[in-house]
Amino acid sequence: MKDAWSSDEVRKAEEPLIAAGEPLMARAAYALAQAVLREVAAGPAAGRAPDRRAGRPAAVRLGGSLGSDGLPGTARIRRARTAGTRGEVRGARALLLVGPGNNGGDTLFAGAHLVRRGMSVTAVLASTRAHEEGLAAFRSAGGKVVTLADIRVPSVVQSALASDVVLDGLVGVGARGALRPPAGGLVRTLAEAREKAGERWPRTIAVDIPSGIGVDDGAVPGPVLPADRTVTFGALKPGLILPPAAHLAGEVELVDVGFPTVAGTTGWSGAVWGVAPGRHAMSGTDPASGRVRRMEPADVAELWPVPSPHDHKYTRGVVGVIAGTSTYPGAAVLATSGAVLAGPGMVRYLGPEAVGTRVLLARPEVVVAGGRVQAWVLGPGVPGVGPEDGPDDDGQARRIFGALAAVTGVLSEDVTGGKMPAVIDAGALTMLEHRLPAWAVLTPHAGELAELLQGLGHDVDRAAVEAQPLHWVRTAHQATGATVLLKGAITVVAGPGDVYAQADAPTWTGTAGSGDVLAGILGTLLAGRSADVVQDETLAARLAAAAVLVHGRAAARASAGGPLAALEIARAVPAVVADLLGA
Ligand SMILES: NC(=O)C1=CN([C@@H]2O[C@H](COP(=O)(O)OP(=O)(O)OC[C@H]3O[C@@H](n4cnc5c(N)ncnc54)[C@H](OP(=O)(O)O)[C@@H]3O)[C@@H](O)[C@H]2O)[C@@H](O)CC1
Ligand SMILES: [K+]
Repeated sequence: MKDAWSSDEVRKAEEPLIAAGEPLMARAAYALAQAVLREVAAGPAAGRAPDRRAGRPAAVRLGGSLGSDGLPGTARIRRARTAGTRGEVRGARALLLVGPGNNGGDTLFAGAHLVRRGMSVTAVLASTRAHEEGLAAFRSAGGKVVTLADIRVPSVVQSALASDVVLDGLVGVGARGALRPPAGGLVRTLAEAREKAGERWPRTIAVDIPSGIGVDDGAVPGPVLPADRTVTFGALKPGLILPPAAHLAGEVELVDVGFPTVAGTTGWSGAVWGVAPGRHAMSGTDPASGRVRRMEPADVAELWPVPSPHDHKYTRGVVGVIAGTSTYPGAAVLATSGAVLAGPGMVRYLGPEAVGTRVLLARPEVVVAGGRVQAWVLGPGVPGVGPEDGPDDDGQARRIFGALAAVTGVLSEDVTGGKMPAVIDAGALTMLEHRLPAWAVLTPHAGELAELLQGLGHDVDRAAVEAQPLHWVRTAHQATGATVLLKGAITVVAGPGDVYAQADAPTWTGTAGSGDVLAGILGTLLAGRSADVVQDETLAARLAAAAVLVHGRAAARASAGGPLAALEIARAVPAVVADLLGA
């Protein structure tokens, strides 16, 4: 599990360390300087964001734990020095954008290291204040200092274009809201210049976070200079893994500066969770902490319902799928395929006969008949219900209303049973009449979430959801009671427990039918863990994040760097699950 700590949590973690005299800033600055040296040594030929070129999401990687000498990631850095000196560091130029706080302090101390390694380094102070010791260290190392007030923004653009690397040290976790002037204007102009310059723009490294992103919510309230790499200290921050801000961070490198990671060692209530290798990560957080998590393969392997020798098809979980109409039969094939290939005991399909026949042609394992199920998949390929009569739905809405009654516990004469988990997708999202339990998982994309929220009285459109996904996913969870999974290049899941932000899929995954397959995979997970899901109301979100990870990895396998068709995602699921379980 990768955990991103809110700015409050970071503060609480650093306070006792600073009080104990731990040299956090020295560690941060040293690691930052090493990252810059590696970047410069690799040279421009290293290219930009290779992960994104291949359609893959940018990586978050760990920068290594403290070495025996107390410096971060020393062994790895030594390797990089001896192995990766394709370019020349001596004489290379760095431009530092320096704000008034400790983020600027990190940047100035790192600048001093760079000067001592023979680089020509200029610091632009964007504020009338600057970190005093950092500034003194930078000056005494021989760095050049200018103030924004003196040289003005166009000169900064020229300096940037003449540099090999730009460090964005304007603000870090102490910032609130959009960047204010003059830093805001500077960053806006630099971001425009970067856009225009394309490959001529120097490598940009963000210090702790790209300045101007919402540290805790991943929003982008104003101008931000997109980074090729973010070197972040102590812990990931939510804005580095949440959309849309995460797309501005480039590759994220986490540097261990010595944060405690074992329960009880920091004196704040609740446990502390680690992210650095060798410091074990545990599960579960206090939802009020603002922490956001990213599930990894080992976490999914722990959750996956693997059959025991005593299991049979009914104990392993039966998924009931109500999807597709004669106009949209494909969704039924895709959702049932996703469900079957994720490994349930059985999949039942309910729908018009003609669609059932097509489902059977694609997946003869499916039982096209009613009966007991342990989880529902409701709505893929079914039109929504609105004030006017919609297109003919072949009775699917009626079937979905019946299943929803079982999920919400509002039972009718012909629907009986206990608590029932469900995936509620597409058209079924328009059929919600009652407050839902957490084991109902809504799976909208941004447009569908906006419509759902409008129906609940919120003034929001698709663009607003895309601008603040975390906020709106949380709002939808609170308003409906359900666990909410917002599909996107980075998928956000919120329920009664932790929030998850998953970036597992190549960009090719946004294709028709891909969401139907996801609904099927999640249906199988909910059916396989049906009894647990209705006991532990935080489990649905974890299973939803797990389904997103498996779906994303299956898409990556199906894509192999190129386009993909949704059914191929389903076909890749068994091999992905085998890999996860065997790892
Ligand atoms: N965690 C760790 O392990 C370590 C953390 N460390 C580092 O400390 C950083 C946090 O430092 P920090 O607390 O000094 O705050 P920081 O982010 O520099 O900015 C505060 C200044 O910005 C200003 N400002 C605020 N909002 C603004 C806006 N919208 N637009 C413009 N300006 C705005 C605000 O001004 P004011 O509101 O006071 O006028 C204030 O002066 C952290 O990110 C990391 O880099 C390392 O050194 C050690 C290891
Ligand atoms: K920054």
